[in-house]
Amino acid sequence: MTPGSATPAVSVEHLDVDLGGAPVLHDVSLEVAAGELVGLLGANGSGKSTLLRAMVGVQAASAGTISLFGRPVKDRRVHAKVGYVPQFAAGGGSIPATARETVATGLLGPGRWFSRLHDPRVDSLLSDVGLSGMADRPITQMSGGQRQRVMIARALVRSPQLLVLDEPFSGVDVATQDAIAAIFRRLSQRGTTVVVVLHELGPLSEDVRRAVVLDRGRVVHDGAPEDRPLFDPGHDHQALHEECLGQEIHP
Ligand SMILES: Nc1ncnc2c1ncn2[C@@H]1O[C@H](COP(=O)(O)OP(=O)(O)OP(=O)(O)O)[C@@H](O)[C@H]1O
Repeated sequence: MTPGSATPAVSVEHLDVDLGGAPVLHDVSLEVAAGELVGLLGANGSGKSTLLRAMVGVQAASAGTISLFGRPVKDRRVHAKVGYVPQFAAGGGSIPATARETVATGLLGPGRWFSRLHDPRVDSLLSDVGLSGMADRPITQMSGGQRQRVMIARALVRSPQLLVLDEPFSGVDVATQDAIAAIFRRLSQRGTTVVVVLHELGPLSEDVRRAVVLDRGRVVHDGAPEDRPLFDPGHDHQALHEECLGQEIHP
């Protein structure tokens, strides 16, 4: 960074992550400016979720550094600025919390949770994600897509400066995808930084102007989405087809 330039929202430098004794991310460097909307793409297993988990501090790095808003990710002071929706957000597992209760936990202050239950932001966000009629339904009685929407509302309720989302549209119907994409768009236009793992740009295709593509734990593209490799350049598609179909492919 040049002196006097704005502090980036996310700064990942030479990040390595090993899992189960094997390298999963290797020498990943990435800077996201405050207010940017970045799509993170790549084949299954390329390391996208691992990178997001490291970015929000739930996955330890084996080497390298991660800073959010100029502070190390381990610094608890940055956590209040971050909203994170993990992949396949299960929304409380078997705990029979209602949608309203789950979203209100995003406003945690110790001991102040109950009083936040009727915070107007909770109802407003449940309405934004199309669940206003389900506020008092236990999330154990919701579909996967409905739970995903609850967890998106939970991540948004504290108005984070950085929103980190792992496949937020997974399991969500198309109409609701558009509604949620509109929320992300609005937040981005107001200066919220958004880093989102996507398989397809889908409802965000007009909004994502920077795509970072991972391939086997390395960044292989960082730029305009239309210039990204169409498929994993090192992937052996013929071998995969042969394995799946038990036959050779002849072009
Ligand atoms: N706990 C773990 N122990 C060992 N290896 C793991 C562990 N978690 C993930 N991996 C491996 O790390 C690699 C990257 O996984 P990751 O979930 O980050 O990929 P991804 O790009 O998010 O994939 P997908 O698109 O399928 O969600 C994969 O090869 C996966 O098998």
